[in-house]
Amino acid sequence: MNIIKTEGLTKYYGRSRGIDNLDLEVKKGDVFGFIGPNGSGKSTTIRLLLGLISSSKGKGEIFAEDIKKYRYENLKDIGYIPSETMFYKGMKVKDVISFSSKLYNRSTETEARKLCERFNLDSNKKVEELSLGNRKKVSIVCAFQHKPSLYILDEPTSGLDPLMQKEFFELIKERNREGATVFLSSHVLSEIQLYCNRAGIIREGKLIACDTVANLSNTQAKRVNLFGIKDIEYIDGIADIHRNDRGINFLYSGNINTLIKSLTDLNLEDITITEPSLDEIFLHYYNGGDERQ
Ligand SMILES: Nc1ncnc2c1ncn2[C@@H]1O[C@H](COP(=O)(O)OP(=O)(O)OP(=O)(O)O)[C@@H](O)[C@H]1O
Repeated sequence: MNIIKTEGLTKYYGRSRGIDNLDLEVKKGDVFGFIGPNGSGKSTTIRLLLGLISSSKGKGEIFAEDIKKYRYENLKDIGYIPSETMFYKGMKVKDVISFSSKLYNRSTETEARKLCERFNLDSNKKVEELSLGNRKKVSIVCAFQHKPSLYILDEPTSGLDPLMQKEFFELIKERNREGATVFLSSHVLSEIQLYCNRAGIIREGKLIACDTVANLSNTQAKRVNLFGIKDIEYIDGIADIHRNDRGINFLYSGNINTLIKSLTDLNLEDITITEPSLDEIFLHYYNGGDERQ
């Protein structure tokens, strides 16, 4: 069952491209990672899904309802963390949390208290006294206190220290085990690899790959390290060449026998052939590699 679905969803800000023809499906129970470079359209997609801005073309659904038609009822069952946190000045943390709880029509006090303790957030402080990370924690409490069935999180871990990031993902895992669906945007590839079951990669407003994280990581390319030489004759399938004091390394996606033949006359000190990291694979997509859906 789809919790989020978009078909040809497009947004132009005047002449400037936001997103272009985005087809996306997020199923119930997914922890879906949405990854892409700066300006690729992640926040635009999220704002469209939440009905905060309107699309130029195409359609989208959340909980099987048109994102242009639904209003406050659906939002009550969504926890949203915006990429930038802004609060009314002069309010205390506890006032912000209780103000946001009024949107949900649910009793959230106990859960909010637990979350503040868990993230070491002093609820008596004024919001303008808080550091960036602590402001992010306020957004986390606001988005999680009503235990919604869908979380839409725009770069939720930016500004959090590593311990708090870990705690945050523990919370995501718990809520996901309880049945919630999570859609989160991130720049951090390792987060996607560790915590998401599916991911979409967006570049210049277009979805260029969307699959399980396992499938996205699965590639024929290998990282070949040749020690003791400075150069190699180019053969088909060699890409992303790096040289250092010890030798040369590159990604290879051609026929392995062809590679071995081309190495026979070289005076190598050593050779290793390893799987490329997920970072390398994603960077390949970011930089204009093959598209696959
Ligand atoms: N209000 C706006 N007016 C005009 N252009 C906009 C507006 N908001 C976004 N854009 C443009 O839309 C494109 C996508 O921006 P968006 O903020 O969605 O990207 P993003 O992937 O979230 O980026 P980042 O990782 O830097 O937050 C960019 O080219 C941006 O300049």
